[in-house]
Order: sequence, then C-alpha cells, then structure tokens
Amino acid sequence: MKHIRNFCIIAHIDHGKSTLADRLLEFTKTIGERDMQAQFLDDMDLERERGITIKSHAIQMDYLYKGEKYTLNLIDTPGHVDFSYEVSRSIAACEGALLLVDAAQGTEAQTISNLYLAMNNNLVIIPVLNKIDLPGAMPEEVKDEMVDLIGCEREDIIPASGKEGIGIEAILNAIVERVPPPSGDPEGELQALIFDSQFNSYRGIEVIFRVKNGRIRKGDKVKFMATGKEYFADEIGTLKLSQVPKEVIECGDVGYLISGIKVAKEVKVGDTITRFAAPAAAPIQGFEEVKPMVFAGIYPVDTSEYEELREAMEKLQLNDASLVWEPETSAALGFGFRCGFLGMLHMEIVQERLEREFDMTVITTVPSVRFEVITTKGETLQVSAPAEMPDPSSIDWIEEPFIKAQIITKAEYVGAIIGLCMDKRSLFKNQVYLTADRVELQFEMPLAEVVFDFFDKLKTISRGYASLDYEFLGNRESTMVKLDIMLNGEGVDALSAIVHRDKAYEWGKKLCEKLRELLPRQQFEIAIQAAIGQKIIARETVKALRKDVLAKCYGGDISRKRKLLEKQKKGKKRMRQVGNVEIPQEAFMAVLKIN
Ligand SMILES: Nc1nc2c(ncn2[C@@H]2O[C@H](COP(=O)(O)OP(=O)(O)OP(=O)(O)O)[C@@H](O)[C@H]2O)c(=O)[nH]1
Repeated sequence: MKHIRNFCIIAHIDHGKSTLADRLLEFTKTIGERDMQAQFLDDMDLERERGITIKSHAIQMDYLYKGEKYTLNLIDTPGHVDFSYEVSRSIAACEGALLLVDAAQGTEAQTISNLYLAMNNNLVIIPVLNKIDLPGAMPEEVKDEMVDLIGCEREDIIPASGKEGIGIEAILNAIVERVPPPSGDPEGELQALIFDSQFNSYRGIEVIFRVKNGRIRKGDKVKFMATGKEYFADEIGTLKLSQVPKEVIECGDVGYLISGIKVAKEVKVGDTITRFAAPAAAPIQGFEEVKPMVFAGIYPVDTSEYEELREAMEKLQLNDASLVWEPETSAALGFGFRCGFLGMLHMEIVQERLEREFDMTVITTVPSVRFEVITTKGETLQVSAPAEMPDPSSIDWIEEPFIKAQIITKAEYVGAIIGLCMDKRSLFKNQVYLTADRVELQFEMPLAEVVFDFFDKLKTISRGYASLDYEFLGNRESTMVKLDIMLNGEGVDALSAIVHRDKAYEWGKKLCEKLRELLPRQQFEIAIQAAIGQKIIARETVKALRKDVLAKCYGGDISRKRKLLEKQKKGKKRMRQVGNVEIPQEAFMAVLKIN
C-alpha cells in the first residue's frame, strides 16, 4: 500500500483536465505515442466532440520515483454540475487531487465547488497553474487567487502546460511526495467503493471500484450492500490501456469487476462491495440514490418508429443508469416516453445519442422539474409533467425544488446578473470578492427557472464570464399554475407548461408570439391561444396563405425545383400534425428560447 497513490484531477470545464491527463499517461509510458489518440480518457465520440468528460473512468500508471516503483491510479471525474454526485464518489475514492486552474481564466464556479468536495473528503490538494503557455496567462494574479482559495503556499503551486508538456514531471513527483498512501486494513472485511461502471456489449457491466478495506479475489462471491444483490467475481483486474486481469486486488488499489451484470441499473455508484462469506459490518458512508431533476417527453417524429425508439432507449439505459423513463401518450404526439434526467446537459446528451447512435429523429417536449402537489384531501402527488397536474380546485398547495446557486463572474457583470436572478424569482444570499475583479454570488433559486433559458441568458449578459454551479436545497411552496396552449381551439398537450402565477401572463403572451413566428402559414388561419384553466390569457393569429414554393422557379430550372422540394420534404420530417395544424419541432422547444 505504501507505493499506491490514488488521485483525481479537479478543474472547471475546459481548464485542460483531459489534455493534462494525456500527458501524464504519455510520460509514464502508460500509453505509447502510437496508441495516443487525442484525449484518451474521453472515449465516447460525443464526449470528444463536446470536449466534456461525461463518464468517469480510471487508469493506472507505473511511475519510477527515486528508484522505487509507484502505482498511480488516476480517477477521472466528470466536469459538469449534472454529474456532481459521480464527482463526489470519485473524490471519495482518492487521497489527493490535482486542482487545475487555467492561468488565463482564473478560478471558476466548478473549481470552487469541486475543491470544497475534495476538502470535505480530506484530500491533499496539489495546486496546478495550467496553460501557462497562453499569451493571455496571468500567472501572478491567478496564483494570488489560488493561495486565497486553498490556503496553500505560493511555492506549492506547480506551473504547467498540458499542451506544451511543461511541469509534467513535477506534478508526478508531487503526487508521490504529497499525496499520502491509502490507509485501510488489508486483513479486514472487504469494503470496496463503486465509483463508476461502464457497459461493454460483450461482457456486460464493468464495475470500477476502490478497495477501502480487505482485498478482493477472483472467484469470490460478493454482495453489493445497497442493492443487496450477490454475484461472483468472474474477472477482476486493473485498468491500464486495456484491462489487465488479476487474481487479487489489494487494499487501497483500484480495479474493475466483471460478473455477468447485464443492466446498468443494478450497479449504483456509491454502493459498497463486500464479501458474501464475511461481510463488512457497514457500507462505506455517503451512498445516495441519484434522483432525476429534469423531466421531458421524448417522442418519435415518425409515429411508426415507436418500437425502435423503445429499443434504443433500452440500450441507452444499459450504460446510463441515471436515465429513467416510462411510456407516455400525448394527444398531439402519440406514443412516446416520459424521461427523467439529472439535468439539462444530461437531457441534451440523451437526445443527441438517440439521434447519433440510433439514428432516431425525436421530438423533446418542454422540460419540467418535479413538483409536489398537496391536495385538499391531504394527499401528496409527484407531478413532473403538465398533464399530471390535478384540477386547481383540488389543490391545497404546490411545492417546487429550490437550488443553491453559486455564480462566479467579473465585477462589472454583477448588477446584470443580480437583475437576471431576481427576474428568475431568486433570493440573493451573499456576495464575496475573490479578487478585486472577481466576485462570487450566491442565490437560492427555483430549479424550474434554471431549466428554462437561464444558462444561455447568463452567458449572454456576462459575455461568457460567468460560471454556475448548484446544489439541491429542498422543496418550497410556490403558486404554480398550468398554462395550456391551443391551436384553433385544440389543446396541444405537448406545449403545456407549469409556470409561476406571476409569470403566467408574460409567459403565455411570449409563447403565443413565438409560435406565431414559428408556425408555417397554412391554407387557413390559425388561432394560437394561451389559457389558464378556462381563461384565455393571450392570443395570436397566423394568417392564411397559399404557399407555392415552386412559384419562385419561373417554371424553368428543374434541378432547382427538385432541390426546393427536397428541402421542403426535410422540413416536413420534424413536423407534427395537431388537428389540422402542422407544428415544427422548433415550436416545442420555443418555450426554452423566450426572451
Ligand atoms: N494553450 C493551452 N491550451 C490548452 C492547454 N491544455 C488544454 N488546452 C486546450 O484547452 C481546451 C480544453 O482542454 P481539455 O483538456 O479538453 O479540458 P478539460 O478540462 O478536460 O475539459 P472538460 O473535459 O470539458 O472538463 C482544449 O482546446 C485544449 O486544447 C494548455 O496547457 N495550454
């Protein structure tokens, strides 16, 4: 155990975590240059494209330090708020963390929230000032920030550049010197923390774990303490460039387990693996069931593709345990699925994967949070879709989820951001100057407001100089109402939303206006109405028009004509028919873009 070091890299998105990880792997010859594919740790195409590490993985390096061989386990952590529980479990599997700060950007919201997580888990922090090669780097200012934030010495900060390969050896040495070896009782009962899992279509689910006490042997009968399920450790091993099967994984080390598990849901991040024959007295602290926070309907554009969509969703769920769904029907959209996501990014990822990996064309309805409705009969209902909202007369009160949001920005944008947050029904809690120019703001705000256009607006008003992080606070009472949209008198259930009463009028009006822009003119007039219960609160009209796209072509050029028809056909693909009105996909997402 003396020669094991378990560490992770924590950083704000884009501060260079993946690039630095690559350099560490190269330097320790864990991967040869020939195998080197940019950003090795992000192995899903989508991840590479978005430059966001979506799922955490682990990789083991050997490092020779003063003539002795050390085993360094790098545990990768996802960098987005939606996945903060996974981050917390990865951190719990480590003794040390490299805290990476971009020398041109300085500390951001996720730097701080991840740092706090690491500190709460008593991790040794190794501060790294990254991207010092950038012309815009401000090493001295950012070092000041880091010293203030971490309470470290200036000399402790390692200047580095993942891109140029600067500071790599110093970082590896610091990991050996500063991070303590794992503690734990090798002879004790087995306790291994599951901090990740991945799906392999041939071998089933691979569980990634860190042994806290005892050891795990190939062939052992093991038990997952939270789910209560039992398996045989058919194969165990360590993760290098590929998997290296082993007979035993010792106390303190990191490894994988394959035991014929077929569904991701059976493996819960944060669960404890113990030995069936001699179980540990208690699981490792900190296990939580991850709960979906954002809900939306996903429907096939082509109703005949419902079964295909179901199969795709089932496959997706195999390697994404946090995705939950159940069948749902909508009058406007037909058969589809009600899905629960960890957050907005998670939702986007699911939609993109459906389209990319499964070649599905889907419509996603307006996202909602989960409200708690207390009826006059004293029942509590969970409502995560407008259609589930009971009649107003039977509602006593409604509660909605609130979050604690932390925003870091430049001083000049503070006013605008406070304005935006107030507009989003937030409570302003605190304001701290990190440096003369950088401010941390704290708010309590309804999650429902973040789910809508908050991220985009925050980015716009701060010109990109604001970062946001949040945690769930609990439910609070709010006066919410169900707002319905009707086209030519026919309700479009997929466009209904649950909104705060004070905002319902504005919301209805803007939505109607937006729909007027987005609905293509048809051969008859379309009335767009917004209503709360029986009361119409807004109305717009789309004028009738006989649209003859070919008229433009003067009857001549046939290839041009064909092109136009093709274009029109493509546009049709994402259309849905409600009564006699055709609705394009954008309309369903229009609510998200109301300014
Ligand atoms: N100039 C410079 N650019 C860097 C350096 N390290 C990373 N970058 C660039 O910064 C961007 C983000 O780098 P990544 O390594 O993907 O960042 P990350 O922190 O892993 O990002 P997430 O996975 O999204 O959290 C990429 O465009 C890199 O090429 C560096 O040391 N110097």
